[in-house]
Amino acid sequence: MAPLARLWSQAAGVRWRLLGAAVVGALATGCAVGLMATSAWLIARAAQQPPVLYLMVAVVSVRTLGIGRGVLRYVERLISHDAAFRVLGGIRQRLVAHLALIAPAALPVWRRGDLLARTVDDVDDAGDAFLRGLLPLAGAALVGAGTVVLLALILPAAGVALAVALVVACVLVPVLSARRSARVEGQAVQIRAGRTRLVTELLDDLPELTVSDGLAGRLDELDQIETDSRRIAAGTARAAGVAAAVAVAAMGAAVWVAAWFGVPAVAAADLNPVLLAVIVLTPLALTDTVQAVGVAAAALHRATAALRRLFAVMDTPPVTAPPPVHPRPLPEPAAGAIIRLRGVGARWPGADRDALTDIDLDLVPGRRIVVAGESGSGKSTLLAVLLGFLTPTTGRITLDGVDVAELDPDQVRTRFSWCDQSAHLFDSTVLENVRLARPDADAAQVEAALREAGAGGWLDGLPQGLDTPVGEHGRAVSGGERQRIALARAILADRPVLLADEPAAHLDGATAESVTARIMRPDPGRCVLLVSHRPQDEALADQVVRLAGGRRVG
Ligand SMILES: Nc1ncnc2c1ncn2[C@@H]1O[C@H](COP(=O)(O)OP(=O)(O)OP(=O)(O)O)[C@@H](O)[C@H]1O
Repeated sequence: MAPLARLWSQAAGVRWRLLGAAVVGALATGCAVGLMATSAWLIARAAQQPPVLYLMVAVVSVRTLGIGRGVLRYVERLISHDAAFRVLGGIRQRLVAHLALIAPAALPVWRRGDLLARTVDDVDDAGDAFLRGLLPLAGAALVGAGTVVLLALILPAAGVALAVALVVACVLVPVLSARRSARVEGQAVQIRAGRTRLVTELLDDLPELTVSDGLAGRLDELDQIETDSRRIAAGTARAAGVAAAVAVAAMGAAVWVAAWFGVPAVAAADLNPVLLAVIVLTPLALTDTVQAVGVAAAALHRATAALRRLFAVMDTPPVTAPPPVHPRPLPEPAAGAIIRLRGVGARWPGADRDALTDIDLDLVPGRRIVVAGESGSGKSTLLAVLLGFLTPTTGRITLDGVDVAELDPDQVRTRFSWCDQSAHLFDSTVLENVRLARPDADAAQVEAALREAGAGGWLDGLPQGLDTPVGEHGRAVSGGERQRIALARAILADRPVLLADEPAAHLDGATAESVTARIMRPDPGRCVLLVSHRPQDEALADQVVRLAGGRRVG
């Protein structure tokens, strides 16, 4: 489906608002035209010095139309922005929800800055399709047609002249420049996305780029983007200038033609001289409206380019099956969760072979399992499958006897806590970073979890204690402290199954030992599955699962 048609289909809930905004916008523009026509009549009639009472209706009309123009424009802005922001909110929500579905496999395809540009700038541009595109076009069409009819009723030649001028400025020029405008606006969207991507990467990787002497190259790249951006902006401004000039020239021509036919008509007593002022001056009131049509065409081209980029993300198939429409309730056994994998196979999208094949595994309360295997043997894929980030291609996973395919994946995930080798820390305090695992936990519970994770000494040395900021991406904490925060999260979450993916990978010997020992501490109510490259961890396990090439070999 064409991007704009698809946008319209997504605006189902606000179509009446948009139509209302179009009508109110047209009335506001109509007031401007009516104001010009009435003023022209008033000035011309007043020049004939009639009794003042003859002018009173026109005087009141001028006032009413003047006030009405402002009030109606304000109402139109309110309705149209409300409708557009509702549509944009919905698109952003669907976009982020879809990103969450495709994140485990597809996110590396798009750079972070590019996704930022899509989620922020492209969505805004999509909204301009309504605010600067379709609504001004609808207003111009309605008021233009109305004004042509008005002038044609007074003097047919003036109506025809205005109709021709409107077709030239509002149809012919945009159609002739459509191809170029689409190309330029598409380039503008790409350049802006490139700039956001580069600046995000620059800010993220500044220390590495500075040390590796890569900064100058990136700055040159940014410079080139700015040059391209200026070139595009100049081209867009030129096109807008030409469109504005054509609008003024077309309306000016309509004025001259009206005068050309109107003056002889007055001389021949076929036309009231007061109405001559009306047909000559009224087209001028349409100049702004006609100029807005040029801007609207460009806005629609830009919105189309932005929508293509948005739909490219939203059309990427997720790596997980859609959740069941009517999920079964989660079983609540008193003894803890029992998860069984039978013949499970999984393949990442785009891969030419399975990352897991025919895996049988039981996660039962109290069992501590170490998953070992060489790099690329499928250990992290096994965790991704368990967490519902990748749907198995074969086999079956059950949770307390129920196939997980029949359960809500978000509910299934409430059975797991997760301790990753590079846990993400948010730019907030230690307290909030740990509390992420259980938002209703109080400070005392967070502190207890941190102490249990072995971070008590570190915490005591922090002047601000739990309220210490960890910095962006946790830059203000060391690798060991980061892992202890991750472990504290898992402890605080207190879920029946703890999944840990090489939690000791970046730690020194002593810290690695203590973090791993806490994870593998016997607990009859909890199952632990630890992915590890460290042979000594196998001694702490009840069961060692060995993977090679995605298969169990032990
Ligand atoms: N997100 C992904 N998209 C596509 N392929 C992936 C993805 N993650 C892993 N793979 C592929 O799946 C296979 C198994 O990778 P996995 O990360 O599970 O191995 P691993 O045993 O955890 O390795 P390591 O010990 O190095 O972490 C590899 O061939 C890898 O390239």
